[in-house]
Amino acid sequence: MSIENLSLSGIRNLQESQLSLGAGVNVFYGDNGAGKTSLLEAIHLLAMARSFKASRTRTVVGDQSEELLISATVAGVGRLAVRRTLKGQSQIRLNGTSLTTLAELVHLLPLQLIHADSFALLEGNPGDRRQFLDWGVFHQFPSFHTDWQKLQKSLKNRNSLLRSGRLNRSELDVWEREYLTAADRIDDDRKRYLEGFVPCFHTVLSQLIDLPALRIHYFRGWDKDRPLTDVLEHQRARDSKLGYTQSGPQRADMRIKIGKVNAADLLSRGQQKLVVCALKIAQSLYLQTQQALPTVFLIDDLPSELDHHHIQKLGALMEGLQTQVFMTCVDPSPLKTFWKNPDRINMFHVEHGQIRQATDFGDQHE
Ligand SMILES: Nc1ncnc2c1ncn2[C@@H]1O[C@H](COP(=O)(O)OP(=O)(O)OP(=O)(O)O)[C@@H](O)[C@H]1O
Repeated sequence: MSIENLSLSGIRNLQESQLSLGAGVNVFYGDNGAGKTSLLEAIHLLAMARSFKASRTRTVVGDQSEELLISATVAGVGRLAVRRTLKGQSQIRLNGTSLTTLAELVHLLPLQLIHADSFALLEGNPGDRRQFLDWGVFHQFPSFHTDWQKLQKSLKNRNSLLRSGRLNRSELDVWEREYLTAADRIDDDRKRYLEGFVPCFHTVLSQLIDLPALRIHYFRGWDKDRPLTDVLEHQRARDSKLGYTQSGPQRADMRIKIGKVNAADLLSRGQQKLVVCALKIAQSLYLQTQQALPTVFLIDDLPSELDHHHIQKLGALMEGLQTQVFMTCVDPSPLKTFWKNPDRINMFHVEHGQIRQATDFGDQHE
């Protein structure tokens, strides 16, 4: 599965463009502020209907435009198009038919993003790690999304009953039963996913960096020795005071540690970047082996903070994935040896919002 051609208009500073993309690696290089990250944002919008950079997707709409339009032919999928107006209205179409749920879109084009904020996976809050974990679980188990929606609904209803102060026991029981069923299913899916994913991660990690003591510890979101039903019973009075449910899969975490210490507190920035890359590559590799689904990679400014030796190792790993990659950088020369097979590289020079195909690392094609 790869994006074969891409049409863009109304994206930040980017000029209207039609790009013919390679199934291997596509490198976008250029000066600061040229528009490289905006191009990755456009692909992210196409696959996820939201930006990874802007908290409000409407800021991605260019200053001079009323709306943005991104469309692409995706091999094995069809013609995908996303339209978004300044007022926030959006439309996603596959072969001319509107998609009604985001889950439908996300299933079509699995996407992994590696950029500056990806460090949050190691040093940030549990929500970032849950999001990472659930990406894999979502693609692996078709029922996960429905269970997650049931959990959210029952949690919302339980919380608002607890907050109201008028404890209607029979109504609470209904939502708690639904919450407990969804919670156990989600926990079960996450555990089953990690059983397969973790060995794959260690294999990938060992090919990138020598960190034999690094471990992933799964915390399910409540006491490992007590069923959630007991925990809810025990915490109900306190939950009621707080106005939210303290325990459950919405509090799960996937802690990454070396011995008893958080890996983020021990590792250098470059080492953290390599661990994050290993996590994301392993997740894609695992998806490919389990579901035969390739992942599209968006990598913003990979060469920064990585030495030549590790860039080469990363290249070898990504080459093994046989996946489509979009990379940005200011100076493309460190990527010269990224791929063993140079036929798989397409270079694009981005200058003042204009994207042009280039023939080589730095030689612009006129
Ligand atoms: N809504 C918008 N309309 C027009 N231009 C915008 C809009 N939002 C941001 N810009 C401008 O678009 C330019 C491109 O930003 P982008 O983040 O894509 O650059 P970049 O090439 O990735 O740079 P860097 O190497 O510094 O990360 C910036 O100059 C930014 O000020």
